[in-house]
Amino acid sequence: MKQQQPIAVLGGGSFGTAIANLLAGNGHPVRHWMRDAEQAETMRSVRENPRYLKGVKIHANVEPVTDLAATLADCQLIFVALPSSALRAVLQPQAQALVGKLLVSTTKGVEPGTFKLMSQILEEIAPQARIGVLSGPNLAREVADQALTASVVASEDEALCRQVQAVLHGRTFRVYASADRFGVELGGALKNVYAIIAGMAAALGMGENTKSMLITRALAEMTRFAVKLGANPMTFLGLAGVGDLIVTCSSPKSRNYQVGFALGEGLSLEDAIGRLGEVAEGVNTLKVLKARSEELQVYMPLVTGLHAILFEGRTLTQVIELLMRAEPKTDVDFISPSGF
Ligand SMILES: NC(=O)C1=CN([C@@H]2O[C@H](COP(=O)(O)OP(=O)(O)OC[C@H]3O[C@@H](n4cnc5c(N)ncnc54)[C@H](OP(=O)(O)O)[C@@H]3O)[C@@H](O)[C@H]2O)C=CC1
Ligand SMILES: O=C(CO)COP(=O)(O)O
Repeated sequence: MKQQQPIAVLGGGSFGTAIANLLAGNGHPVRHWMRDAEQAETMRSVRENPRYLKGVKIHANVEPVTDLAATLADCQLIFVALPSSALRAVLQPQAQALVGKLLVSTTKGVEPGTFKLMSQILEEIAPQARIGVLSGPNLAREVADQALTASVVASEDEALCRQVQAVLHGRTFRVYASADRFGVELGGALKNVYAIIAGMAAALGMGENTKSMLITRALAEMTRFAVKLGANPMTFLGLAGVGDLIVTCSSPKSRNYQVGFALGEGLSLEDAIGRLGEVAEGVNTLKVLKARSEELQVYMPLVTGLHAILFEGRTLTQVIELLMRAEPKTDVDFISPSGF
């Protein structure tokens, strides 16, 4: 019998582990690459990722590995679950090995300086690869615990979408397809910023009206920004837009929410990140988003307010006061050309 080709997952964190387990549970051999040999050894012997996903059993089909070149050589389909700060540095030296591969980014971040999304970096590094993204309301812990979940694979390459659906879609994990890679990926990156704000609001004991206002105005703001960049606003009504915004802004399992909660409790940004010990992409995204929204002259009061608290020494009380005094503009942009 012909041996099945393995699928690669890059990144030994919580999401990489969750995706590797899903693929393995669907019957695929998985090479799960991580940089830390000690971690790989622990995962091989204990069948658990105690640092990032304690208590979740690693499927027998998952092989934790540390040789990146061999992993890329052996696999045609490659899921990238690295933090945005590491993706380029890890994959640029491997550019030759990526020719003709199917690369699917699950990373939700933006590159400082270039404002590139991760799949755009992959495209730049490997112009002869086929590129897609996976995004949606997908808290790693819940995916790993087999909570019923839906996600979106997005690519201009329909055959890639079908292939990703075929390997990932399963009993507990639904995979929808979209041709709007840019919109799907942008939604996943932007919502992290608003999850920080939602975490702060929760720590301050704010009510349900406030939480709803925050999520809805966040959606208005991120859609306005996306449209300025040429994205289709309708994509933001899907799983990777409003879906991911809802889960990340309502769940204490979100790391971005946790950072916001810690800030709301009075911790400094440094201490909030230190206490988390995992990636919270929203902090870096906030910096680049604030600069880009100013360049593009897009009105983003929540982004401006959070930036003022985190990086300009404003207090939460001052910013809330300013936000509540600002002129209320239209409820939903894009309904008519006048916006009203
Ligand atoms: N967790 C979630 O619920 C979801 C996360 N995502 C996205 O997935 C991406 C990864 O997040 P997640 O898995 O949660 O992160 P974690 O914080 O759980 O883990 C980060 C992982 O990245 C590794 N890493 C960091 N720097 C490097 C590097 N330079 N080279 C190689 N590996 C490196 C870490 O390795 P080490 O331990 O050796 O430092 C660790 O394995 C993020 O963009 C996130 O937004 C998307 C959907 C859901
Ligand atoms: O993207 C996520 C859920 O869809 C995970 O969010 P956090 O990175 O905030 O944990």
